[in-house]
Amino acid sequence: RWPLPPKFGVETPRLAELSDLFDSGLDQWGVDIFLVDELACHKPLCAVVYAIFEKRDFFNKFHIHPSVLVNYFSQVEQHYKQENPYHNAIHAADVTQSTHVLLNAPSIANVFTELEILASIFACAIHDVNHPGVTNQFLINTAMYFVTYPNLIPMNVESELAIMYNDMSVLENHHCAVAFKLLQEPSSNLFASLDDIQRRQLRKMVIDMVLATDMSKHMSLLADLKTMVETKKVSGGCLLKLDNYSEKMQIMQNMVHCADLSNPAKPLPLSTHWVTRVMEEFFNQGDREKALGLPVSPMCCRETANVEKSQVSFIDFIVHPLWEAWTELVHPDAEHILNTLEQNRDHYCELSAAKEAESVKEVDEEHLDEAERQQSDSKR
Ligand SMILES: COc1ccccc1COc1cc(C2=NN(C3CCCCCC3)C(=O)C2(C)C)ccc1OC
Ligand SMILES: [Zn+2]
Repeated sequence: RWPLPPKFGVETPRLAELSDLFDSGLDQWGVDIFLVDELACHKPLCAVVYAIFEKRDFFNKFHIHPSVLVNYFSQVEQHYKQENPYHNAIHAADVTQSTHVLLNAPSIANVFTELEILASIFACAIHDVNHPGVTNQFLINTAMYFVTYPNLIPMNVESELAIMYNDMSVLENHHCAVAFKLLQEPSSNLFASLDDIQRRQLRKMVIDMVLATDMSKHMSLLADLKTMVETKKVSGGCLLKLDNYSEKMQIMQNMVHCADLSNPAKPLPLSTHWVTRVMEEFFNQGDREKALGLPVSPMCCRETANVEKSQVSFIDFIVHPLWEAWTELVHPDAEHILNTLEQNRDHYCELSAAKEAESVKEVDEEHLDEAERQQSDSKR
């Protein structure tokens, strides 16, 4: 009934290069998602989702017309703020493609139903939609701000978000609500051909996965994953006979969370590019906190932040423990990812030590100059 949309849903003069990049890289860990962004004329999310749906034959399996997919994900892509250095559509495309690769691990083949795979890919694509480029903590801190300073016009509609969601997973609730709101457009009804049960199941799975990307849930999510890995080891290691929804959802939540925290586990040039972007976004937040007279979050201060140290602690305390557990769960399919993470960690550590040595050298030189000045003074 509808005309076919352009391939991958994007009008680009570089379609052949984009197509080749997907042929060789869509299933690869470490595809250059920034090149995808360039070749897809800055619609990386549409392009990646279209390519994955085609590769997984979702258009036929779920009777989705390509133009409905393009209508919906063009809307979603437009609702990602491209002025965000980090939380933009490239990040969404990155997490979606990363999860697509994780789902291909042989050790979890046949664990998930097609509907669960569809829900996981969809959840990644929309997981940060309309992100305002500030943390939950910032939104919570500013929620009461305009109560105390009523004459200060609310600089941003975002402060309404914490009011709306009562400080509970504010961003993550917002991402879900925006994504499902956009589904109500008649031309974007992606799941029209699913039956009622499937639509309800998909909605619940997507909400459960997106709400689990809230970093404040990280420790409990990881603890549950470790417990599951332990029991799996006990049950003779045969893969994941997941007999109930909650166990299966735990795996899906951790898989999406791993993809969301996969920047340090990607080839170094990609990893350092993401670090530059996330620092920029945190520093922008620090600038706004300073302007509002709010306490500046430690890693958001341009003057004092130590990029390499932040990265090493982020890896040591958050990213490595998570990927260690995931690697054990899907052993041996993620070994190369964990190795890349450990190599990158050592790289940032060396950078940090070199920076430390450099600053110590500068201090010594200053002391030396001072001593020489005093010496020459005392001679006169
Ligand atoms: C605490 O680490 C950092 C501090 C300042 C600059 C960089 C880092 C490390 O590098 C990254 C960090 C994140 C994130 N960190 N966090 C939170 C922030 C709040 C405090 C502690 C919990 C972690 C996030 O929610 C996301 C996932 C956006 C994402 C990509 C990163 O590198 C590519
Ligand atoms: Zn994210």
